[in-house]
Amino acid sequence: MGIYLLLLLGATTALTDTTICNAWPLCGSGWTLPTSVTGYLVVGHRLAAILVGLLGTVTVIASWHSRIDQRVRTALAISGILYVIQAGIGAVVAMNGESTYLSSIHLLVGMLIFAGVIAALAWTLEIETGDPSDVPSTATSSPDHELPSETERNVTMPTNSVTRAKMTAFAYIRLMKPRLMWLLCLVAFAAMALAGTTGPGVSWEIVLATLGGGVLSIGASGTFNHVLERDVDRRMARTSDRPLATDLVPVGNAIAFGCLLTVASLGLFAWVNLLAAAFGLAAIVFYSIVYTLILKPNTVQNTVLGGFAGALPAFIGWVAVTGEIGFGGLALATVIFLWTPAHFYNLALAYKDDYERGGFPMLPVVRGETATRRHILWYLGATFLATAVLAVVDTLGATYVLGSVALGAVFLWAVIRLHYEQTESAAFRAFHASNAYLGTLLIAIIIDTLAF
Ligand code: HEM
Ligand SMILES: CC(C)=CCC/C(C)=C/CC/C(C)=C/COP(=O)(O)OP(=O)(O)O
Repeated sequence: MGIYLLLLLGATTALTDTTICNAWPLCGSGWTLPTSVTGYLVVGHRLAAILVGLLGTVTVIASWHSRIDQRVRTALAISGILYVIQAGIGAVVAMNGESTYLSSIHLLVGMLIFAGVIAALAWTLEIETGDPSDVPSTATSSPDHELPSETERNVTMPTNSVTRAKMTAFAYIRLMKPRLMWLLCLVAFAAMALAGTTGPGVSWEIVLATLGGGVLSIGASGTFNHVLERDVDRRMARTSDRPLATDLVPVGNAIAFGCLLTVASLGLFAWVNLLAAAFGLAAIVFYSIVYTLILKPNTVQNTVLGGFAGALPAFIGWVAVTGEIGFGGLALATVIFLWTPAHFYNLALAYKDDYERGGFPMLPVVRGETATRRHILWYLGATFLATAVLAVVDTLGATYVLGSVALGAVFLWAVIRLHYEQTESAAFRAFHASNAYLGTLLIAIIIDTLAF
């Protein structure tokens, strides 16, 4: 976490304004306190570099005196050597002022140091908690699993017409997968906020139309997902009470509802601009058809590739404001893409048996739980790196750094606990931590770009 903090502090300040505190160890003549928030971030970076350097030295020395695995020792030693080089580059940048070239090298070397430490952590955790007998099952479907008969699964409709109308309305709302909406809308909103700083700003009409289009398009693709998976949903405990699995909503009505939502969402996006509508259509087609029909039932990489669907709201938000793709939109989309496996593999662990019953080749089913926990940690590390690259965007500062590090620590802690506990509740905790981390990061982006 110390190195993650350094990466974020360095990227938010070094690449933007190194003239702000151009002396050592403090500012001005060398002993003057900073006069701005950015100045404090620069000085905080130097202080953190010293503390993390000391901690790192202790860690490297301890690793050489313990009976730890050779790979772990080597990874830590490489990170340690790079850290010394990194301190030299940092000192040159601090003394000589801004150099985009040196600052970029500084960020790159910082990312390599971080990768080395994450590798050491992942290997240590696997040695300590991995189960060599965790051999995945070979069957990816249970064709002989008894499906409930039509009479068994039918929901009894209440006779009272108001209660019946309420039940039907809730069923249609459920088809829209409302639980996914807040975070996906935050992604689009954060992308719009970032994009607003690059051009003429954002109007509230554009924001509302884009978020409205987003809610409706998630609803549309969620509805199509329910339609296409209604049979398999009946086999899984988690999904067997869904409105189409229980025949509460007729298939034809659900298809019509999905089409209506699609037209309404594309209409709103098209009002914003045609590129936003094109990305909106791509998101609906990708989630409903490419992910649900092709990737999810056929490949273990379904989650990784499915991340493209989640990344599209970042593009939609960005193009809604600028009309073209830009660095901020791409960087945010990369964060979401890499975060997605670290988010979903926790649920895949918790619902492993259910997914196996449904016949889905999810990672824990195909490669085992030990491999899945390893992938969660690797993707978490990759997400942290992507957020450091995003941090070079001018407007991101103190809120982004503090929010990412605080909730990043919670997420990492939950993932480490998951390695040791290996229970369903540990998997849910890590899943919720993933949402809290991304949600905080996105709110921090919005605060930093709109309030400062
Ligand atoms: C391959 C990609 C993804 C898969 C397979 C996946 C899977 C899931 C599943 C199965 C659930 C539980 C849903 C339920 O029970 O209704 C869930 C919940 C959720 N997902 Fe994902 N997800 C993915 C990507 C994303 C993305 C990109 C976001 C947002 C950026 C997201 C945000 C959420 C949220 C907010 C919840 C609800 C959490 C709660 O209710 O506490 N997911 N996800
Ligand atoms: C703008 C727009 C349309 C964006 C779409 C992006 C989107 C809805 C991302 C969520 C990704 C996803 C596959 C979630 C549910 O998984 P699942 O369907 O496998 O879950 P399930 O097992 O509960 O059906």
